[in-house]
Amino acid sequence: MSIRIQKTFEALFALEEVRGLFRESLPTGFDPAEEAAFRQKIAEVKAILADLEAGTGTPKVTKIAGSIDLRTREEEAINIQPIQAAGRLTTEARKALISYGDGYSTCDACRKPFRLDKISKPGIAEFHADLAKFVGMDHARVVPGARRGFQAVTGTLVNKGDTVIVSALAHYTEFLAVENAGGVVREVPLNDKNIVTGEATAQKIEEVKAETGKFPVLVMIDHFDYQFANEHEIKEIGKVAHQYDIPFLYNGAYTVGVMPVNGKAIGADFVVGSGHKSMASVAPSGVLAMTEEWLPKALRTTSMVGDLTKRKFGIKEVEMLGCTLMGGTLLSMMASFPTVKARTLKWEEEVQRSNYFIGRLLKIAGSRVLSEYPRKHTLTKVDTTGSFDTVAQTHKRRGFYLSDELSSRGIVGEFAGATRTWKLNTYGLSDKKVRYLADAFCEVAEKHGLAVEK
Ligand SMILES: Cc1ncc(COP(=O)(O)O)c(C=O)c1O
Repeated sequence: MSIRIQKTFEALFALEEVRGLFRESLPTGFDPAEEAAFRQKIAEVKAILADLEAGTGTPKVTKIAGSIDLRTREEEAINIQPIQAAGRLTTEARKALISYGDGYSTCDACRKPFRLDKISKPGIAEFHADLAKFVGMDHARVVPGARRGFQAVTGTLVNKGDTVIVSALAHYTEFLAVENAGGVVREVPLNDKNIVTGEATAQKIEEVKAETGKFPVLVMIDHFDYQFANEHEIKEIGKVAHQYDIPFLYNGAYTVGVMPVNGKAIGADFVVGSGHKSMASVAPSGVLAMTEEWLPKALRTTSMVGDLTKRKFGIKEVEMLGCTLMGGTLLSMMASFPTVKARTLKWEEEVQRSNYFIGRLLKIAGSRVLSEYPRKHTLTKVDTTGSFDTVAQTHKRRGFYLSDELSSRGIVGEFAGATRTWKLNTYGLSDKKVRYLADAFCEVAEKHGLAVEK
């Protein structure tokens, strides 16, 4: 690599580190030690740029970086957007993206047997093995989003007219995966606490058998759902599925990458996770993992032979359509993986911060939490009809006054204009930022005449 290109990359990487430090600091401000690190990084970037610009005919890095439409939302603000929180890239992933952003870059060193999960440079094969271990399963494949994991499983197990059990809070992509395979969904109803239980799942299975004469072919349930982020009885459901000898798909879109997940201990046949939702990875990315038993079926290799040419593609896996994530998406997953693995061990702290924030929000008279409480997750659905919405009723900006107030305090990501029921996520915020967030909500409440219990 020429010195110039190498320097350009160095500068871009250093800039990413600066952005990373920036993300940590705003809007609550730097601690002195952080500030020193920040200034040092800036000096490094400047030195590299000066070096580059001193060279003849060197493209200015500032110009290259400047031509990218930088999205500053998460650099400059606390972002409480409900579904982006754990998908935000690490600095390492951002650097990987710069390096591997071009097309098939993962495939530079693809050698026989010509399949993504066999590539050893960069260490994609090893990453697959690590991923399987990470979720307590035997085999893993990367997929373009959790939805493609569902699709691979339904493509394997569901025939026309077959029934699949999902929850009454299932994500739409689960419905589509079943429909795509020609099946039909049957939803397990929620109990009075908005929880899917093992017992209700067993009842639904019996109901399907009584009505159709056939047992469902798959039970697919979310550990935490996307509407309330309530925790469902995943172990009991896994047990029930096995009692009926029905394979169980554990949807970990909101768990894999943020909390420890052990698929086998849960009794899952398949574990699905979402890279862009919970693994600090570029979209679309995700993981499908399975037990040894399912390998020959779900990851069956092609037997197709060209009728004219007699061509065969032997090792390519049908449900994966051969290979899946072939560039920056995969490398971003890999680059974030060490951080992701480590952060799952700190899940309890995340939950504590979530509870701290919701506890403070509930001190604003008229506010309610619609998710189970105390929280077991950082994503929460709240109801502020009795608090912030009472102000919106007469405010000239209606519900947007709350967004205005929040954004002026460096907080973004709430559903703009919504003051009744809405969702937020505190994942990844430091103690300091969560305190700042809670103070900001209380301050806005008091400013608009709402009572706040001290
Ligand atoms: C519970 C749940 N499952 C699955 C998905 C789909 O995930 P992906 O976007 O990775 O396909 C989502 C997306 O929002 C979700 O909330």
